[in-house]
Amino acid sequence: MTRIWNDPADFADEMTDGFAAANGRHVQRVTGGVVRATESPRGQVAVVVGGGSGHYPAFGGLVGQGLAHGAAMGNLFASPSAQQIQAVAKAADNGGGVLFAYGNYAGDVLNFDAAQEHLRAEGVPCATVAVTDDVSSAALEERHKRRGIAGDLAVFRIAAAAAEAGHDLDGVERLARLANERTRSFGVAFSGCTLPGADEPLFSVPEGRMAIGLGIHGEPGIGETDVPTADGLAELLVAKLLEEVPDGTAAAGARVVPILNGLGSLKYEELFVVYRRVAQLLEAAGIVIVDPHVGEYCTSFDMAGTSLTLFWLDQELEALWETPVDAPAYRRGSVNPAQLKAAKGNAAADADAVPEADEASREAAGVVRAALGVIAATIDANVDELGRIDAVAGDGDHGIGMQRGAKAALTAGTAVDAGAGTTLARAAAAWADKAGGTSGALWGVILSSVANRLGDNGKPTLADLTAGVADGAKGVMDYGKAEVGDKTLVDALVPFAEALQRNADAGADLPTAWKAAAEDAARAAKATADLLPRMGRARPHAEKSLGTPDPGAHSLALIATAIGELLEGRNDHA
Ligand SMILES: Nc1ncnc2c1ncn2[C@@H]1O[C@H](COP(=O)(O)OP(=O)(O)O)[C@@H](O)[C@H]1O
Ligand SMILES: O=C(COP(=O)(O)O)[C@@H](O)CO
Repeated sequence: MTRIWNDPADFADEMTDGFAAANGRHVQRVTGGVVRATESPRGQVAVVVGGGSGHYPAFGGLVGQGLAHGAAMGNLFASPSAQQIQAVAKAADNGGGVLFAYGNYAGDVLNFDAAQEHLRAEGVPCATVAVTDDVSSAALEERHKRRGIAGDLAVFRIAAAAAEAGHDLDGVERLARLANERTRSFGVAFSGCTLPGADEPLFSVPEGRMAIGLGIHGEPGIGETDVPTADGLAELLVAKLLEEVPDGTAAAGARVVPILNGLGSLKYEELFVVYRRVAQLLEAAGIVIVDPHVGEYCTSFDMAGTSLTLFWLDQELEALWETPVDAPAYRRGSVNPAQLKAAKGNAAADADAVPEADEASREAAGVVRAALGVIAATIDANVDELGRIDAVAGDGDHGIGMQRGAKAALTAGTAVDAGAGTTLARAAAAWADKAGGTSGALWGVILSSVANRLGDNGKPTLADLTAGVADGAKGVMDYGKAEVGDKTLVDALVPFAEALQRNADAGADLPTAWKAAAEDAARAAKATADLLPRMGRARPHAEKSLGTPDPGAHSLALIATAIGELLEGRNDHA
């Protein structure tokens, strides 16, 4: 288990600070993560990788000459926010555009896409390749839904080598996509991982048993079997991957990079024993092994597990693979050392000026702040329960993610002296930035939609709130693409928005309309227990989640209920 930390909420930031301090020759700390400490040629495409923390050396350890130009580093097991990604991309940009590469997780997709849109609007050309190497996370016909695990390394390396070779953004994207098409991984685990501050691992495997088809967040596997011998494990991994040789490739005669990845606490010695048999099996299949990798490339804290990746080379990919790399946690060959950049970082932008607001709106800002206080207190009181239900089929971080977001929103809302709209807009931006992950991005959308309707003039009306919540529901669905019935927070948000509208139309006052809508949201959230998840982290473990409500729907209902109590004058959290 993880034993050393200060405040668990600060773990990822403090880890990033320490990592940068220890690797000043390779990386420079910037807002949102790290970038190369060395100069890159003007016009070179910048490869920006990223994801949640807890996977070292992914992602910061893979920044350096020959590999990524920058890494956006989110909280533990939670995607970096769009703000973090934008900040890192701007610091990494060499004027040749930005290629984003990351594992295909819901939160990452939402946040990287949002960052990409903003950057494009600012005139920075961007492209994205989401890595989908894990064969256990979706069927071949749905490859685009698979998640990225240790195969990240193959895609990141090819993208970076293509950038270093002078390819333009289209060329780098094409090659990164090709590398992804030709990379497959499969993993197993013997025990789960424990997040800093947590009492228990995210999942456990009974003594003598092994979970099959693991991700990199301690998500439950897709099956379980008795722990095999090292040779038996090698046979399982190789057999699974040889079932899916990429199109147009015959196993016999193919040139392949095998990556046997340790997930955190499997010993190198154990990995070597397994690799001995992996190599025999690949050779027996007629495969030519090129540059085998055995070690830790993408971990999951202290999870005792391993994955095997096969990267099926072609001539073009092999030439790129052979180029040198010098990153903190990954070195191949010898690079020509580039000049160190002047240490400049990317200081946070000055806060925007606060727009004018009239007295009525300033007074309403007091209610907004009280609501933010109630939200933070409600999440604090339920943080463990939210984590517990998220761990049933997800990664167990919903409580801590919501807690980070709610706390940051309260701090930002309290720090600004403004009208109701600006107060809530600042809180929304802080929530999305500090929480990261899927729910952070979506709560940023909900709160900023309401903020837009509140404005900074006049006392907000029930009609403003109703319209804001409806905009929020539409925004979440446009952004996250989930619909009612997919077992997400949309299942509570849409009934809530509809009921609020209905109650307002029927002439109810705000506290009455809100309270009744919150009751509908709570019923709808509870009913998600009967649904199978079709979006997000829980999707590959759909059956496991039956009987447990969706964590995002549950937290939304808790918040709606608590605000209802505040509006009725019954909630003293504020
Ligand atoms: N595409 C989506 N649209 C709306 N809500 C989603 C979507 N994907 C996931 N969610 C919600 O996000 C919740 C998980 O939030 P969070 O813990 O932040 O996720 P993660 O750790 O996967 O980033 C889920 O319970 C679900 O309600
Ligand atoms: O941990 C990760 C974030 O995934 P979410 O979708 O936010 O849960 C991912 O970046 C892999 O690191």
